[in-house]
Amino acid sequence: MPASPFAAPRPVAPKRSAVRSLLRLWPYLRPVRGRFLAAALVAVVASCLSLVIPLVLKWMVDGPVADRDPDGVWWGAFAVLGLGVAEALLFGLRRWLVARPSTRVEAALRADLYRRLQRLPVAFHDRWASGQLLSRGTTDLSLLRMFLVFPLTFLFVNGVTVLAGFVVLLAQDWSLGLVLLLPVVPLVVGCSLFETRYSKAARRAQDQVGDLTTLVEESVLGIRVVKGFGRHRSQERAFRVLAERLRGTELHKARLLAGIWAFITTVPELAIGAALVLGTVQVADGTLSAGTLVAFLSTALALRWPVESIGFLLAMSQEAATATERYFEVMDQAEEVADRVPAAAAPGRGAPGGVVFEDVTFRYPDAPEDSPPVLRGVDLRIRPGETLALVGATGSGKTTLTALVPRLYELTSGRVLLDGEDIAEMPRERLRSLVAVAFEEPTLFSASVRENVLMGAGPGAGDAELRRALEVAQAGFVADLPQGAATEVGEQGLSLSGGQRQRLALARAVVGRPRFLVLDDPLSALDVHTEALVEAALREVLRDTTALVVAHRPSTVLLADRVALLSEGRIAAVGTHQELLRTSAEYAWLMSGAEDGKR
Ligand SMILES: Nc1ncnc2c1ncn2[C@@H]1O[C@H](COP(=O)(O)OP(=O)(O)OP(=O)(O)O)[C@@H](O)[C@H]1O
Repeated sequence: MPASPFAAPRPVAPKRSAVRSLLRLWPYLRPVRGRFLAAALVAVVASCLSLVIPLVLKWMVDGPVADRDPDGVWWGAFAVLGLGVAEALLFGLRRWLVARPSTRVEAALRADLYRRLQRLPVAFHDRWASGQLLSRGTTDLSLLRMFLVFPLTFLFVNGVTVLAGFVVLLAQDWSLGLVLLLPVVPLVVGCSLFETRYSKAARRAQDQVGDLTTLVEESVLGIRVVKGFGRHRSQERAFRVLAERLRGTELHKARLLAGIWAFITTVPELAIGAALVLGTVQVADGTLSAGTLVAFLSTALALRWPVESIGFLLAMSQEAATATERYFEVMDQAEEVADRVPAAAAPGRGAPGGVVFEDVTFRYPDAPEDSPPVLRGVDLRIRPGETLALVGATGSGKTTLTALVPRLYELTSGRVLLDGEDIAEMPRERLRSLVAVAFEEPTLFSASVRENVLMGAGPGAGDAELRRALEVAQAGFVADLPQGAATEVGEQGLSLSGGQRQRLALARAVVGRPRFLVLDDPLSALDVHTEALVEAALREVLRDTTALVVAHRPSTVLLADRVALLSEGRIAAVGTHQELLRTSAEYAWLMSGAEDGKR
């Protein structure tokens, strides 16, 4: 189970600059770079057109207006209108150009994240809170798309526009131009201070969204427990605490943004004011034409938006950089250990068949270094075609041992052999086609009964296999469902009882007639009569397969040919049920407890 959101581990990423973080998106941008470049060029042209308007104004003021020529004024007005329309159309074209590639990049990032999540080891999922993963796949990727649509283009476009604007300003009057250049130094310093502080706040906010998502998800999934124990108030309180914390961070971000916005707006305004006073004095002295002053000030005003927008473009870029960091924290996690190339000698030649655990030691990857291993020196053999029941006190390591067979976790040391082949040297796909599992907690997906069950079979399986599997699991209730086996079940579908879900999970495990079957207490939710019926049918299946069955009660143990007693991570005894009852006090105690406690 993932840790609670309050204890969710915060992966510590090496601190990169925003640019370096964002550069990691390049492999995704490469295929669509042409479109983004075209969009940026279109936007540069559109933005620079706005700088031509002041020059037309200058021509109008110094020409037709001074000469009192109405025709000339009309031509000027038409030119300004034409430039405005062209600018608007070009910005529209830019938006159209980036729509497809930005959604394509987002979709590719999301698909890769999902693929990676499927391939990451179970140990990773044990460690990470699901809300943190969900928020990376949703909120963070939306932030990245927004970045591709706006800041990516406009930081470049506005930069070029400001540069071009300053060339125009300096060309018109270099002394006034220099006055407007004065704020550059404080602006650069202010922006860099803002970036550092905003990046920390952005990271905090995005992590807090993840925590909040985890809490909501756990409350929804665990709604019965929440209601059953009357915990809705404490859950609400926990939610309010997290929501308030997030709100605080968002307010902090808003304050930072407001500060930089005010700074970025005020400083250039002061410079424009100073230039206006200086320019007016020059016009009065006759050293500057009125048209030049009008053009100068219109250009300066046209540059206001490209400069002012830098604040929020930087903020969005910072959020995108944080989202990229969070995205790659998951993508950088090592996938399951690669399948080893088998040793030159044919694996397992001469080795005994069935399932063999050879000196298996296992410690969970996230367990503290000095903690004792969960399994220690386990030596166990299940003969071909045999069913072995695994019995042990709670927490003795039964589920852990069963999880090692389909390689849900990698062994710390030792070997597990299936019909003589080391599972570490088997391609996982083949291993998992040989081994079928049913866990105590039966998970059904949002799909029909048929799809849920046939998930456990090969591609050619059909109705005959489905019928047989449902029969083995005594899942006759399926026929009474509204659409029979086509009825949707799982989270989005019809609610089934615990026992019904367990029987469908069992049907899924047996439908593919696996060579090896691993069942973790598969009948725990069934009533005594249904259990007896399932066991009778299951015996037929077990005859043709090698099986490891975790058992808590004698009735399940009786399905097995032999029993292994697991005690504190070690195999303490192996024998038939009767033998162990006679020779092992612990076993006798466990079985009597099971009898008393469960029946
Ligand atoms: N993902 C995990 N990370 C770290 N430790 C774990 C993890 N899962 C289980 N453990 C620890 O491993 C030990 C054995 O757990 P396991 O679930 O295998 O016991 P079990 O015998 O199946 O118990 P039960 O009969 O209650 O199902 C326990 O001490 C448990 O706390």
